Amino acid sequence: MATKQLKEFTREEVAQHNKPDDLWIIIDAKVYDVTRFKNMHPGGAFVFLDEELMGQDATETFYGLHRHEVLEKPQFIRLVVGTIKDEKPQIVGRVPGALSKVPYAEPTWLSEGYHSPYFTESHKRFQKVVRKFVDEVVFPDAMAREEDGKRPSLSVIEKMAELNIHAMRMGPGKHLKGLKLMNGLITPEEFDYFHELIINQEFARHGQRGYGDGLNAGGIIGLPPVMNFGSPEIRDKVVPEVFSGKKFICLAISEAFAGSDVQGLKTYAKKTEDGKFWIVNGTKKWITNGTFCDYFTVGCRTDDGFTVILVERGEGVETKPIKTAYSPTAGTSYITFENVKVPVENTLGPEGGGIFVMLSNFNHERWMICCSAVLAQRLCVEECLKWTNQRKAFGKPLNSQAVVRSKIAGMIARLESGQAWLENITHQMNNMSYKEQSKYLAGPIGLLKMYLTRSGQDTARDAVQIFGGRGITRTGMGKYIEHYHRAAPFDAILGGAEDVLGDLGVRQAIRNMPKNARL
Ligand code: HEM
Repeated sequence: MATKQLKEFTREEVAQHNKPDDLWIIIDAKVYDVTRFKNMHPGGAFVFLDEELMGQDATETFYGLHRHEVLEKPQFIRLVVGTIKDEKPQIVGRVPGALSKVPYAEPTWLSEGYHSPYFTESHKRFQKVVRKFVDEVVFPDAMAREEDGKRPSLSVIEKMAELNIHAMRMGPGKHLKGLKLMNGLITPEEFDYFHELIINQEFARHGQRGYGDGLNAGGIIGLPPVMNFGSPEIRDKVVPEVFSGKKFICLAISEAFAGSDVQGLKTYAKKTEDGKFWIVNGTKKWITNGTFCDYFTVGCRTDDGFTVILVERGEGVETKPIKTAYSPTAGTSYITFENVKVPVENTLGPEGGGIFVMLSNFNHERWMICCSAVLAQRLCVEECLKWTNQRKAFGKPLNSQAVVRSKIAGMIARLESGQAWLENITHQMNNMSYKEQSKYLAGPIGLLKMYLTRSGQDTARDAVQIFGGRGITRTGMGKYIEHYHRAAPFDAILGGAEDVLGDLGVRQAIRNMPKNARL
């Protein structure tokens, strides 16, 4: 498409257009004719009818009230009639794939002048491609779906499948064997937990927590029991279906009656007399992706105790949406199973051994939540640094107030300590067998998650104070902060409640106390 050749004006020429029926303003060296637009302006026409604004430079005023993305919308680009002679626009919007230059907006390993003991050239190459994919494919869909409340578009799921991102989100392992990862950018053998950390963090950069969960979060926790405990027949059918984005799976454990207290669960699976089928009856609540899943990895009480069974959507399975604080894009559901007949071959792991099946994936799930929880804090810091720099109060930028700087100092310290601990744990994961990870990392991962969700909620609260009314408004300047403040408690609940996880970490430490330790 040919770009419109823009005329050049001097500031004096623009100043002639200073009347309500001939009204121009300058924003970042671009000249806008707002004569007709002022009557449609969401902030009202009145704001334009200011002697100090008509025909003048409104850059500072504009950025105190709007996000830059407003000017990137086609209906507003059309208002541009020219540029200022010998001046160039300075403000850049979101460039797909680019790194932010705002301090602390990127982890140190991606920041100019810093070093990392963990990340290699392979990780750097990988990060670039994932960021571009998220910016170009995921970000626009996240914004649109948060707006209309629909599940993530299948076109995004399919594009992720083409690059084998669904498979990579299950972590390194033999399930990657033979797959072409990111169009062959890295080999399955090369893929490690730092690559996965990159996916988890880059995929959280759109800041839409509900959409993030809608994008197969159910699969990440629902598929591992199939991969690790399903019969070869079940595995060979279900795993490729989910990796290719053709089918969806979720984990269905919690109920209105009980969550972590599996003894209190009521969903019951009873074998038919011939022993060939389970008959499943019961309900499940808060099941992420449940509204659109084809398969459900269900925790059931059985005669032998607690058993995990793979249930396929069909007769007797009903799902309905639950309205949560984040958004319907996550597909959070209430599920009823009524006399659902399931072949016994769908049992995942030993009968009565369901606890072990469930526990086996907890560390990975919690670590994954840690990755995105840190990133969410990082976005928050970037938003606060930008806002306090461009917004003026009492004639000075907000960041000239010590109380504001003190809040940001706390945010940065919490964020960077969280990222550093996360990278350390990720390094341990890369160097430990699965068994060692369970032994040495369950406690630290629990403590890290507790730390990140507590500090995340502190950061969300401080950010709302910094943004004021905008921090509690769903559109405009504070929209990411409003969303984060609303969604931060999810991380503190999903995958294990904050206090329970902190306690787990300390109990593990107590268990490992040397017998002869004394003050
Ligand atoms: C080309 C120029 C402008 C465009 C395209 C524009 C567009 C918009 C839009 C889309 C909104 C809705 C809120 C949002 O999405 O952020 C808005 C709100 C607003 N605008 Fe503008 N605007 C322009 C210039 C200005 C100027 C120069 C002023 C100030 C004198 C102004 C004052 C406001 C105010 C006070 C609001 C309400 C903000 C709020 O609710 O927090 N606008 N504008």
